[in-house]
Amino acid sequence: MLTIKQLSYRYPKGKKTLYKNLDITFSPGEIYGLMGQNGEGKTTLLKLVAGLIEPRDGQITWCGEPIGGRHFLKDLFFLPEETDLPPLSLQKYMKLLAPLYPKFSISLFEEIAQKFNLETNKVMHKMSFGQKKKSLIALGLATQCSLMILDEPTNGLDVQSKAVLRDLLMQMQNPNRTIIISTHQARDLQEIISGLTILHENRVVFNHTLSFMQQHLAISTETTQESFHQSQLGGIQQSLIANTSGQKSHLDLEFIFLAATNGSQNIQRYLAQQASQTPSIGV
Ligand SMILES: Nc1ncnc2c1ncn2[C@@H]1O[C@H](COP(=O)(O)OP(=O)(O)OP(=O)(O)O)[C@@H](O)[C@H]1O
Repeated sequence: MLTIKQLSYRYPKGKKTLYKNLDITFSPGEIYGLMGQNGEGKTTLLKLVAGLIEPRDGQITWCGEPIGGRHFLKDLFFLPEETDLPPLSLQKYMKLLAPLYPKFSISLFEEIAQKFNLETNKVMHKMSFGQKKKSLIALGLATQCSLMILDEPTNGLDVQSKAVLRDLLMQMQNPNRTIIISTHQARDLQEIISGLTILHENRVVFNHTLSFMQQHLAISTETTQESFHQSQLGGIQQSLIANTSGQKSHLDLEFIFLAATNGSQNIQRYLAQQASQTPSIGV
């Protein structure tokens, strides 16, 4: 369990505090999609969780212990949005990294590299952007860490590679592992995300499991006054409404993101109310 309590952060020369008393919990077994508009602080939050920068106030704990110790670092994989890679072949780099991670699987690394069509003897700093990203994903997933943090992993990947990544992440999901993925392309990850966390105006405005959302929200093509959000989706006017059918609905995460950040508090109030009535299924 990853727990963030009363977190506040301001960059040393930054003008504003990014979060004010932010409280959030990420549970094991889930794949969380972290969404927020540009500059909302997703990358900063992920860096804080990875221990790369220190909070101004608040605590971040992993399995009840403050983050940062050796034990934590051996069980954390962080995929940054952009990175400089060394002038080493992927194979050589893997051999340097593997001993740092007790659960590293060389066979899993080779399997992933093959699925991504990576040439493991290629020097990493000469790779294309997408090849670099896939190399880091292959290394990261092969660590088999319990906490995996991926900042915009689909950015720069071709269509086939996105499908491979979805498949791999689904395979990596297990009851002991927490995966947090920041993304602007929720539709790339729609099928695998099991929890949605939305940052907006320095706060977490949304943190619910997919199953909870499917139970309590639905998309309707009928015009209604009772909707949380309305907009054109695929050329058709659609409304996000309360799900009263008793059946789990099919949802579009980007549509929910728009509803949660459109300035209206309605959807947040409604879901908070539903969660308080059925605490076992809300995050
Ligand atoms: N090193 C830094 N020094 C000062 N301010 C910074 C620094 N890095 C980021 N910021 C500021 O912090 C805020 C949050 O940035 P961050 O990169 O975390 O946002 P983001 O949600 O990941 O954005 P995007 O979706 O555009 O990637 C922005 O206003 C940004 O300008």
